[in-house]
Amino acid sequence: VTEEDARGLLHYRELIPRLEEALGKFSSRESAEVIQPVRSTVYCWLKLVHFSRFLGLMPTYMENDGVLSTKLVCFYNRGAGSTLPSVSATVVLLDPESGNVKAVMDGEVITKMRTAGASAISAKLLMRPGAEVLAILGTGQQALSHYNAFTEMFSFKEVRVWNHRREAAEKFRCSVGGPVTVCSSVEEAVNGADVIVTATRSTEPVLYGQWVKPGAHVAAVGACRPDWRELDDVLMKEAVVYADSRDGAMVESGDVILSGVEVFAELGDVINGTKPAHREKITVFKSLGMGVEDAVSAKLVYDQWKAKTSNL
Ligand SMILES: NC(=O)C1=CN([C@@H]2O[C@H](COP(=O)(O)OP(=O)(O)OC[C@H]3O[C@@H](n4cnc5c(N)ncnc54)[C@H](O)[C@@H]3O)[C@@H](O)[C@H]2O)C=CC1
Ligand SMILES: O=C([O-])C1=[NH+]CCC1
Repeated sequence: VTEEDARGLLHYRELIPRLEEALGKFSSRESAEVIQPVRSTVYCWLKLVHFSRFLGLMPTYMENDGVLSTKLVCFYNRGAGSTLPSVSATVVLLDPESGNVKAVMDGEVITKMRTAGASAISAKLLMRPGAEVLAILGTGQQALSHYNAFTEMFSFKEVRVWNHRREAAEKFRCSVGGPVTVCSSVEEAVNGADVIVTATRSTEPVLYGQWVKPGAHVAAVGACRPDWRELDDVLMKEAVVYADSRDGAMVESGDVILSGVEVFAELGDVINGTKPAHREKITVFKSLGMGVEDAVSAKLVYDQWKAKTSNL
């Protein structure tokens, strides 16, 4: 199933409810609902030098949904000159009865859309009512999918973007459909913002607590290794911290591990009503990405692809 197929078959209005259901099932910790270990990761060293490159393996089994899958995802921090994507991914969908491969599908569209979909769910649950200003830090693939999901789901009065290379932010502004304000600094972009998405390849903090307004919601998408940061300690300590997976965050998130904060709840706990949504406080949703999100997205793509191709 190609990238083009997946792009034509995945839509936020169908995907987001499935993701919400899957996150709730994950946090219920019932084994028939979801078996999904923390991603297994190997760094791809080069001549014994440690570069920011890794391969992640993300197996998932959802007995009640009849889904068995794994994603193979490579994150390569290639630098500004490269035309190749930072994330390349393939999802393998298997038949849970026989163990046979049912489909091998592009995982890049799935990764972009399910990540933005999970962040949109976090905003729906954790941002203050009447949120008006969205700020997006980074202008790559995730920034674009977050722009698309957030502008489709919510009605912000202003969308601001910032990139460490201003020309990339200008390019982003020209490529999207709606109005976008390009900002010269992170501080300018997040000043008074109600919702902030951090989607950079940075390994050092880019967002500082002193700039974030009380009650703002931060969807933190980057910094997916234990020694990488996007958020500073002040922000992490002031915020109520939610994660997609508590176990994942304790193993993979530099922002959580190095700041020493506790994950207050998983997003699924809020969905299940077992933990409260502290909309009145600064909230951080630390997203690492989960196999269960890929599994339900892949099933959605596959079922529609099968229906379409069997009609040919
Ligand atoms: N939470 C999740 O489920 C997922 C997280 N990610 C993470 O999201 C982040 C963004 O991924 P993509 O959009 O695919 O990458 P990308 O390469 O398309 O975009 C990265 C953006 O970060 C900017 N950037 C690079 N170095 C920077 C620095 N030192 N400081 C500030 N900005 C910098 C780039 O100019 C670019 O705008 C990555 O950290 C990736 O690991 C990616 C997929 C899923
Ligand atoms: O969940 C995912 O696919 C990824 N998380 C970080 C890089 C890729």
